Amino acid sequence: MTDKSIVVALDYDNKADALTFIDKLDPNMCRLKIGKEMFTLFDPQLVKDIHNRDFDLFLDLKFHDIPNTVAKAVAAAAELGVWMTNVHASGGLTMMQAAKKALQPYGKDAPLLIAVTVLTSMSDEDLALLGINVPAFEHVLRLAKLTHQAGLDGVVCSAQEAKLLKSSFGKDFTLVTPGIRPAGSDAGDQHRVMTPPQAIAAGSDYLVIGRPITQAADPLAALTAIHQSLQLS
Ligand SMILES: O=C(O)c1cc(=O)[nH]c(=O)n1[C@@H]1O[C@H](COP(=O)(O)O)[C@@H](O)[C@H]1O
Repeated sequence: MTDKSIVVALDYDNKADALTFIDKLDPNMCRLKIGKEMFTLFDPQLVKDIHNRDFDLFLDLKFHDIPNTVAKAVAAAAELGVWMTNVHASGGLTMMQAAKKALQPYGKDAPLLIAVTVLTSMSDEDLALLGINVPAFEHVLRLAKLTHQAGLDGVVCSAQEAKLLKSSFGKDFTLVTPGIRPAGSDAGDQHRVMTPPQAIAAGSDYLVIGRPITQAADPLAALTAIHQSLQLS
């Protein structure tokens, strides 16, 4: 685990508020993530604003489309110089292979490419409504196997599946886990949750944490408390 195993999910609808918060952070304390809301509102200029502040950025746009479209979208993310980007594993093997191939020209400067398995907001019951009649961890394992076969760097999963995936695919298969909730905090729409120390103990490489930090009365204090719970500071 490094100091930068925490990835703060910046789901702000106001750019000035987001930048005010970022300016209180040290790039050695955490990495940052922007997703569909902020990218749609503030376009690639926001990526530049964050890079100018020296943070590693996870561009979380969860691409899911035909292989040609996803390949071009992933290459566009590489052009922005982001640290990590993602696709949905349920887009299938061919789509993931096309995405991986699109990053070859970028060599060691390519972003880490990971695939979302089963969203952490989903329960076994939600999967059953989609006709997937297995426990979430089984479907996660199935999608992670496909991701591994496609040669991607790892997956987004819940920390509840981290131990199983590390033992199945080895330590170099990167596990990015949202659905992180410090003890006593509100789960909100997340279903498959774990606390930060539990997630690290289970084998998560990166903990994606949004509202428990950004919606706290003092976001910097909330981040510092999480660091302390992991004995990082
Ligand atoms: O790919 C993601 O980052 C992601 C995948 C997933 O399965 N679950 C999930 O919550 N996320 C993202 O992780 C962040 C979690 O935020 P909080 O629930 O506020 O901590 C959000 O920005 C989600 O879009």
